[in-house]
Amino acid sequence: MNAIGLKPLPGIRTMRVELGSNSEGDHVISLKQRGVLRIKAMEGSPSRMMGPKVNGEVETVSSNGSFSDAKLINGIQGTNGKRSPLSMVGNSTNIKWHECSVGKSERQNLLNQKGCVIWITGLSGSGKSTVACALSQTLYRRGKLSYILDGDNVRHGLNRDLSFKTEDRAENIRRVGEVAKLFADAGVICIACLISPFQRDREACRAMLPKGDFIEVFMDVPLGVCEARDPKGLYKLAREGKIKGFTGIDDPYEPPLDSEIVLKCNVGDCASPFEMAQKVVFYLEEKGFLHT
Ligand SMILES: Nc1ncnc2c1ncn2[C@@H]1O[C@H](COP(=O)(O)OS(=O)(=O)O)[C@@H](OP(=O)(O)O)[C@H]1O
Ligand SMILES: Nc1ncnc2c1ncn2[C@@H]1O[C@H](COP(=O)(O)OP(=O)(O)O)[C@@H](O)[C@H]1O
Repeated sequence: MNAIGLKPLPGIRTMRVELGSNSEGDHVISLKQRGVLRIKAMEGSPSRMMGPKVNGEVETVSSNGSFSDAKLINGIQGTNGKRSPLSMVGNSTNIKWHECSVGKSERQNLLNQKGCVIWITGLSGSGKSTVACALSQTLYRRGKLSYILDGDNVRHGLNRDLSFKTEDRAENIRRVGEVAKLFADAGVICIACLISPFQRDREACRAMLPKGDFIEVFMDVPLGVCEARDPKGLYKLAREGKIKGFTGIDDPYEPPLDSEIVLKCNVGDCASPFEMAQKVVFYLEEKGFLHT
């Protein structure tokens, strides 16, 4: 453990410092104020702390002598004594990420669970909403907080401007993916159930989350079974040509090839929604999502 003799920063007990340009996720340093600042977790790091400048700003210097950015995540930001840079993201210019000391792990500790996204994909009528609801009920009974983002429901509000054209489906899924990511960051088990017919759109959502936190559930139900159920009468309308571009009829569905969980259902051989939900719960238990 390295120690550096520095002026204490008034009113700050614990700080986390992230290295910028030459850091990766595991180069996060914790600093504690005990009269001096101590570097708690820098072993093996290519960088070392040089000391704070005014107002709690810090400089970092890498072992080869070059400076890198540093950011204090307790409301004080510093970049080698200069202001940290503004970003351009999409069409937004001059924006800056703002961190808060109450983070994902604090929220997860509060809830005694780990945030994640359970992404249920499948044809219309395959049972996505029913399983999502059974899962949410099962988790609720176990004292676990979940929230369902149902494609149909989200299209009543956030995504009411979107149609079923390929590019609108992609935008629908992207937005739900982003919202699901926020729920997971809040520590919630977010259950997103959308047809999400295209592999690339689902993969884009997977890529938004930390590895392992996106759990794809494929409702592997033949079109014939879905069409026989036809709870909303939409397949009938699609067959009559009254709905154009209906998934499975005249619009494609790309089945996932490597889902974490497959819930299979055939004619006369279908587990109950609660049995299906239980399979997901087992997965969550096994992967440690139901505790912190
Ligand atoms: N053209 C077309 N194709 C597919 N589905 C259609 C269409 N038009 C309306 N619906 C109804 O919309 C629900 C699917 O919305 P999603 O947001 O999940 O679709 S997608 O992921 O953007 O493809 C879907 O609900 P579910 O049956 O719950 O899947 C349908 O009821
Ligand atoms: N495991 C199941 N076994 C039998 N019927 C089911 C099962 N899951 C759902 N259903 C029925 O299938 C129909 C479609 O389910 P739904 O959840 O609305 O599908 P989706 O959300 O994929 O469109 C509903 O009538 C529902 O009661």
